[in-house]
Amino acid sequence: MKQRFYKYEGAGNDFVVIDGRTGGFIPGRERVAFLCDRRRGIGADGLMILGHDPEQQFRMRYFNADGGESTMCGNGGRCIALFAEHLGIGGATKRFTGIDGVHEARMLEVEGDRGEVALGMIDVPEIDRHDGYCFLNTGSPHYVEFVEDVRSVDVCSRGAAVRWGEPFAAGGGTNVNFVERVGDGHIRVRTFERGVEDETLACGTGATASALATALLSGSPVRRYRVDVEGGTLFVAFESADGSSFSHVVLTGPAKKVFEGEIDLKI
Ligand SMILES: N[C@H](CCC[C@H](N)C(=O)O)C(=O)O
Repeated sequence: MKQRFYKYEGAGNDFVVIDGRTGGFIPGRERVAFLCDRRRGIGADGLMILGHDPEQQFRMRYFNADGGESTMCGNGGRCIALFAEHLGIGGATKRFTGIDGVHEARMLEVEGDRGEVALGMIDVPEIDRHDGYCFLNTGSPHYVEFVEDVRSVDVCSRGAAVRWGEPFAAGGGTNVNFVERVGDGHIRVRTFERGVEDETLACGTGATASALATALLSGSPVRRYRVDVEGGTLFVAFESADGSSFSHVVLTGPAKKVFEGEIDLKI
């Protein structure tokens, strides 16, 4: 069975994207893992399906590279909004349903295969502070640890140890972010992603979590963060009256269509 697919990336976080409106694509775990396999398949950190939605312009389903359906993907949300633009769905502002609720995406700039997209994220009413780290949910669960120099962190081994260790393993695991403060409103982040089981070049919900945790711990009045990640730069803006609960959270950054093609789905 031939399946048409599209490849998008947002700050280096990359995705196979399927137009699921015909309903013909069944996202079995083995099939999704094959499509995301960087040697035997197309290769990606995750896979997204754009589908019909009864109320919004479309629906987003997100699957990690291990084949499992997962929680919200911030870079994926920005990429699927550009995909919707390329399909002629909606206008400069798009509204879609994700697993964590309705999202609004503003197409700040679209030039051919590239775009700059601002994605509304869920509110974050609280951040759990622990000894040595913060834990919060920005649509996906995130552990955030502050370090002197992110470049010196062994992200893969330390990330895996946190992701599979207690207390997180019992609860389905977590994504793991190491954050270096560059300046007021400027951080550098490296992320080990659950379900990719590796460091990714960017993690949108992770960049968001890292900015909000920095705002909480620093007490800074800054409400827009520049987040430098391995794959580029993202921006996180938010409102907060008390510096500990957050609303109007917006993740902004680049999205790009890399290629499209057809693949023979034997499984
Ligand atoms: N791996 C994450 C989902 C994707 C998050 C990331 N790609 C993003 O941009 O937010 C999880 O299973 O919690």
